[in-house]
Amino acid sequence: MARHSLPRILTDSTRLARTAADGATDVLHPLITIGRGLRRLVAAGRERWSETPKERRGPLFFSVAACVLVVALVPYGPLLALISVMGVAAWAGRDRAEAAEAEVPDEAETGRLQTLYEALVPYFSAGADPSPLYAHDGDWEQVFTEYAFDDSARLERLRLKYPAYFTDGEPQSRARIEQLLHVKCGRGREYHFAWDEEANELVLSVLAALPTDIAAQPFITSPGETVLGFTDPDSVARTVPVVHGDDERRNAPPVMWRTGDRSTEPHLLALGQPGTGGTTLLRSIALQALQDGDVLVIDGGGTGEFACLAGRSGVMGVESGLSGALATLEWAAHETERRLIDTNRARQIGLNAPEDTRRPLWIIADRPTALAHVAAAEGREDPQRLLQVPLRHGPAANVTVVVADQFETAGMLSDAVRAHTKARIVLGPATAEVVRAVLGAPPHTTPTSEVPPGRGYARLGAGPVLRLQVPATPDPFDDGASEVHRRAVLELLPEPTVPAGEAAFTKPLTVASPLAVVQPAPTVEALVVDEPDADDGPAAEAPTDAEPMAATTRMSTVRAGQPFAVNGPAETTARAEG
Ligand SMILES: Nc1ncnc2c1ncn2[C@@H]1O[C@H](COP(=O)(O)OP(=O)(O)OP(=O)(O)O)[C@@H](O)[C@H]1O
Repeated sequence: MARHSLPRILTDSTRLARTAADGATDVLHPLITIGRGLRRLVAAGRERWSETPKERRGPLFFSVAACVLVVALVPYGPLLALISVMGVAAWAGRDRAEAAEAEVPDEAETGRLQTLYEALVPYFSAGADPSPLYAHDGDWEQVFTEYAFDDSARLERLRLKYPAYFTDGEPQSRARIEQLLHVKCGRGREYHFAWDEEANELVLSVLAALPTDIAAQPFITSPGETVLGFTDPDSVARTVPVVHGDDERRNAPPVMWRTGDRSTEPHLLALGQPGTGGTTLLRSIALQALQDGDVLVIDGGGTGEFACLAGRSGVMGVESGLSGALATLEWAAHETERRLIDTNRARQIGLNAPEDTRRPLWIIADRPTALAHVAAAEGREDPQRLLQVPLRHGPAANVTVVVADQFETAGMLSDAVRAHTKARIVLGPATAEVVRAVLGAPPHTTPTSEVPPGRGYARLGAGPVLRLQVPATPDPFDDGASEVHRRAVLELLPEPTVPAGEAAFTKPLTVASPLAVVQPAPTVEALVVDEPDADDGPAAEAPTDAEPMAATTRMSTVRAGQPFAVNGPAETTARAEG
C-alpha cells in the first residue's frame, strides 16, 4: 500500500497543479492574447521601418510624432488611443492556428476533396498493400493533412501524404500526379508542387501571378550583375529595392545574372514565340549594360526596335542589315582577341590587365537566325559564325553575348551559341516539355497557356528553374506602350553622341574606328590555353574571312544531348534535327 501512496500523492498534486495552470491560463488568456498581439505589432512596425528607404524615414517619423501629439492633446485622446491599441493588439494576437483549425470545410469543399482523393486512388495504391492509404470509399481526412480554399471554393493549398512505395524519385511518376492535380484543381492557375521524399508528402499551392508593375529603372546591383527580371520571393534569397506604380517603393526578388570571367554562365540565350517579349528583354539588358559598358546590337528582325539606342554614348552600333552585322561582328571578334592578347601580355610582365580591356563589351543579338537565313540565300557567311570567338573567349575578355530568338527558328542557332549560352530563358506560353528542352530541366510549376508579355522561366547554369517577369522596357517610340514606361526607358538612355535626327541615318558604328586600332595579332588560340571544344568542331576556330558558311550545315546543327530543338509549345517534344 505504502508503495502506492506516493504516486497517488504525486498524481493528485500534478492534477491540482494542472487544474490551477488551466485556470490561470483561462483567466490570463485575454492578457496573453494582447501581449502576443503587441509583440506582433512591434515586429511589424520594425519590419516596416527597416523597409522604409532612409530618405523617407524622417518624414515618417515626424508624421507619427505629430499624430501622437494630436492624440495627447485632444480630450480623452490617450484613453481612447490606449483602448484602440489594446483592441488592435487583441485582434492581431488571436491564435491563428486555432482560427484556421476552426474552419471546417463546407459540403461543396468536402465533395471536392473526396473527388480528388478518389482520383488519386489508382496512382497511390497497390494490390498487395494490406492497408492502403488510398482506397475507393476511403477516408480523405487520413491523407489530406492540410487544405485551404479561396473565396470561390477552389483549392489553393493542399498537403497530402502518399505511400512510401510511390516512385516519387521518377520524374514521369511525379508529372502524372502533378498533371492530375492541375486538372482536378482547376486549369488557368499556376500550381507549385513541393515533394518531400523523406516524409512522403506533397504540398500543392497556387502561385499568385508575378507582378507586372516593375518598369525599367536603375537597379541597385554589384558590378557584373544584371537583373533579368523578378521572381517568387521563396525562390531566391535576395531582394532589391524597386520603384513601382506612382513612385512607390518595395523590395522585389530579382533573377540576378552574373557575367564576367568568374561567371559559370557568361552568355545568355532567350527563346520564345513572337511577341512574347524577347526584344524587350534584350532592351532591358542593354540599358543595364550601358551603365558601365559598351553595347553592340544586331537587330536581325530589322524592325528598328533598338533605334532608341543608336547614337548614344557606349552604343558601338545598331545593325540590322547583313553586311553591317558581318562587319560589326568581325570587329567584335577582333576586339575580343585584342583584349585577350593585351591582358596576356600585361600579365606576363606582372601588370594588371590594361584599362581598355576591362570595360565590359556586350554583343546583343536579336533574332540572328533571320540574318542567317538571308546569308544562306545570298551564299554569304552566317553572322553567327563570327560570334564563336566572343562566345568561347568572351568571359576572359569581358565580352558577353546575349541572344534572343524564336522557337520556330531555334534549329538554325549555331552550335557555338547553343554550347556557350548557359544562362537560358523561355518567354511566353510554353509546355513543361518545351521548358525542359530549352532550360534542361522542367519547371516546378504548371505553366499556364495565357501569360502577360515578358513572363517566362529562367535557369542559370545548373540552378533551379525560376519563374520570371521581365521589367517593362518598351521601345520609347512605341505609341502603344505606357507613357510612364516609355519615359522610364528614355531616362535611362545614355547621352547622345551624335545630333538628334542623324543617329538613325548615320551608318551605325563606326566599325572603322575600333578596327583601326586593332593590331595584327597572333590568333587567339596561340595565346589562350583552352581545351579544344570538341562540340564546336572545326567551326570553333577563329573566324576567317573566307569560307562562307553553308546554310545547310547551319540548319542541321542540333547535336544529340544538346537541350532542344524546339518548335513551339504546340509541339511538345523536343526534336533533334540532323
Ligand atoms: N516585360 C514586359 N512588360 C510589359 N510589356 C511587355 C514586356 N515584354 C514585352 N512587352 C510588350 O509586348 C509586345 C511585344 O514585345 P517584344 O517586341 O519585346 O516581343 P518580341 O518577342 O521581341 O516580339 P517580336 O519578335 O515580334 O518583335 C510589346 O508591345 C511590348 O511592349
